[in-house]
Amino acid sequence: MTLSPEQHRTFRARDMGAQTPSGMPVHKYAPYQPIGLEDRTWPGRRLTRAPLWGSVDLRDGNQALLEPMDVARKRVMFDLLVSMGFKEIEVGYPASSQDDYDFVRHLIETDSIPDDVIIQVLCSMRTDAIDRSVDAVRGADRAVLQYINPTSVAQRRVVFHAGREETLALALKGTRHAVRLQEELRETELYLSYVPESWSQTEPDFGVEICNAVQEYCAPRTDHTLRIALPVTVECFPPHELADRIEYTCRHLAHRDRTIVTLHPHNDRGSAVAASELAILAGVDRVEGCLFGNGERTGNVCLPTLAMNLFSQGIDPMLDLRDLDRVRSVVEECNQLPVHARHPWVGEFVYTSFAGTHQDAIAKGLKAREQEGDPDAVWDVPYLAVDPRDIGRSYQALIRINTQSGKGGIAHLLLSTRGLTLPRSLQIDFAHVMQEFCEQRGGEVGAEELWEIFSERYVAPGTGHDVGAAGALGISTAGWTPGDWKNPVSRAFTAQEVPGAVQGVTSEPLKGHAGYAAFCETALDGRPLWGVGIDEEEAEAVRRAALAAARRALGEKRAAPRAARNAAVREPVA
Ligand SMILES: CC(=O)SCCNC(=O)CCNC(=O)[C@H](O)C(C)(C)COP(=O)(O)OP(=O)(O)OC[C@H]1O[C@@H](n2cnc3c(N)ncnc32)[C@H](O)[C@@H]1OP(=O)(O)O
Ligand SMILES: CC(C)C(=O)C(=O)O
Repeated sequence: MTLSPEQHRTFRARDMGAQTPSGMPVHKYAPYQPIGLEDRTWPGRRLTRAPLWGSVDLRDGNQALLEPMDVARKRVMFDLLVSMGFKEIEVGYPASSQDDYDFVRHLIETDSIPDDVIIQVLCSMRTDAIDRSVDAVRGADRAVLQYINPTSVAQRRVVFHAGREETLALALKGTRHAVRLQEELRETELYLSYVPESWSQTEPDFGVEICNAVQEYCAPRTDHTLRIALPVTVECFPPHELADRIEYTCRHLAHRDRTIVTLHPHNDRGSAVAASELAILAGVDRVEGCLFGNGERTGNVCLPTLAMNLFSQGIDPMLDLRDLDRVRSVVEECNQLPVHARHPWVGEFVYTSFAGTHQDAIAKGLKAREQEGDPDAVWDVPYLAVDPRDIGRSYQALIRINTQSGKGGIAHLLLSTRGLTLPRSLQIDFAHVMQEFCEQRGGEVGAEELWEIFSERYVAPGTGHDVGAAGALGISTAGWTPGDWKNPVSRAFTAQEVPGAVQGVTSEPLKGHAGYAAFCETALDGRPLWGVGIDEEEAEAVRRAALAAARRALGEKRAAPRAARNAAVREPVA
């Protein structure tokens, strides 16, 4: 079915049952009901500091793996999280498996939890599960018990066959049990964190009611800061709706001032990062997530992405991200899952450009920055949201060459890998060569291959061509003075009857390498021909450039009649 633009404007797919233009069964889905918070204040706020971070890699991330981590892999992940600066780490679900229980015991018994790190465990709202979990953390200095019961309309209906009242009663029963254990536990400071699981699909007023019932019970019984975690167990509305619901909930929490409110966002709609940022504006203090977004289904929110977003705005991310590639490789090893090449901030390609105009702008941006000479100046390089060096990348991989590339990128690569500053018309000449090469061969040309092609064409062209028995064309540098090379080189060309006229010779020190590069431009039948010479001595580099240019000119001249003959042979007979 095709709709006119006018019909499209007024079209309501849901009225049409299964007969939609796309064929998609939209009638099976209902839009979310907005909470409609008219006096919202979060849009006027700005992010100014990092929230508290809670890693759930060893629990939510782990429970989503094909093969959950054993104690050894968990330990590697734990050490990584500590080294990055996480201060709150959920280390497992001790009631779920012996491995999870053993890992918590391992950390405690080997005294492996730094003083400034709090471990957290998760359990369901069952007294046996709470017992086992508290047993697991016995002996740690401090621990958070995150205990949960689902509150969504669907789970109340199909899993628990319970109304609001019974659901609230279950939460209170578990809370009473947890508080009793908290009071009894002498050697460990136990913080309780209540979670209305599937909060994102719970009526907002019931979410508030159940959290407040739990808090009213806990508040008089402890001096500790209270904790509530609000999970977007399934992301089913856009970020601004989440922000409204967070602001509404925070406004109505009975003990907001002494409560750490955590957001635990999943990424079903692909907007967990945006949702978390708006939720922070709307009032959450702490965000739980995983490294590179591992976790159930489409994953938990990616904490390094949130942290890098802050960093790129000049806000301390409160996580050490200076070697993000190392973090990525440890995570890939532990999770046995690859991180996508385009994953924000850390993917293999996120600081790499193949496209000519981008490469050109990046190269110019880096050059301008270098010329300005202030490494601490505010970062403003086109197409690069941060300085790749800040997360441990070099500038070398910024530019890679294929059919989409242009002269600026190619020149940058030769400059950054070989120290060569190509004259503009040589850049143009070589870009044509590379374009043709990439179109014929396909794929990417790496820095090494680029150099080989460049070198074969300009530095040592046609070494098979005999350019004078005296070798080296008889071009001698004796008596030359810098800046006065063009004429002697021209004379040598004429003397040796090398075709073409010398247009110019320049030379420059190599950048970041010892020695000089010289560029000799000749013109043959109106076409520019280049030779490049490289040597520790400037004069010798010039001599080589002239020699290379002469070889190219001779080679071209000799190839021309052959090419003409070949073309004539191919000419169709009339
Ligand atoms: C959104 C989240 O990520 S929540 C965390 C989810 N994580 C996991 O499930 C991994 C760990 N889980 C496990 O190892 C196991 O599921 C266990 C050990 C916890 C429980 O296993 P089992 O007793 O075999 O039950 P099962 O896995 O089928 O769980 C469903 C049962 O738990 C009940 N249940 C589910 N969630 C909760 C909860 N938060 N509190 C109390 N009961 C719950 C269900 O109603 C169902 O009860 P039923 O047996 O009366 O039908
Ligand atoms: C139990 C909570 C924290 C959770 O993992 C979720 O709801 O996704």
